[in-house]
Amino acid sequence: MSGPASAGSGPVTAIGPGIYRIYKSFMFEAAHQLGGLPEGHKCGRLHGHGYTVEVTIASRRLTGPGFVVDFAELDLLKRHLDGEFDHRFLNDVVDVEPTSENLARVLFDWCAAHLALPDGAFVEAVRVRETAASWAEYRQDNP
Ligand SMILES: Nc1nc2c(c(=O)[nH]1)N=C([C@H](O)[C@H](O)COP(=O)(O)OP(=O)(O)OP(=O)(O)O)CN2
Ligand SMILES: [Zn+2]
Repeated sequence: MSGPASAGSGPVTAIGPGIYRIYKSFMFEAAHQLGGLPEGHKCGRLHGHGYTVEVTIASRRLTGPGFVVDFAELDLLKRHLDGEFDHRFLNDVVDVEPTSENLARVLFDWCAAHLALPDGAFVEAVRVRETAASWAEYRQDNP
């Protein structure tokens, strides 16, 4: 199980041989500047993106009315993104180079530490999109 607290109230309403997944996406706007690139690379210049963050929560069981977890539980991530990432210079927000890959890992770890999930549910992946055509994902199998 991931997270500091369990939202595991209510009866288990389904357990199958397969796995259930839910997805929720969030958006924020931010600037960044990437180091470690060849001289003249466009991403070494200050620029911005309209980021999309997609979270995947997985579980072998459903609880309550038939939820992996209530989508509303994931709004904690929206508040975190609004408060800490939106309209910020990402180089000042994270301790790593703010590539999509690194942002996916940072946000995965945040979700695993902060989202309250029912027993058996876990953060499986976080995907960060800089554009509709380019994205990165950090994924971890059932811990
Ligand atoms: N593996 C990664 N490659 C790149 C990343 C990254 O996070 N991971 N990031 C960048 C830059 O942030 C850049 O702004 C985005 O790159 P790119 O998609 O190539 O740029 P455009 O949106 O302008 O797309 P075009 O196809 O060139 O129009 C670079 N690489
Ligand atoms: Zn960029």
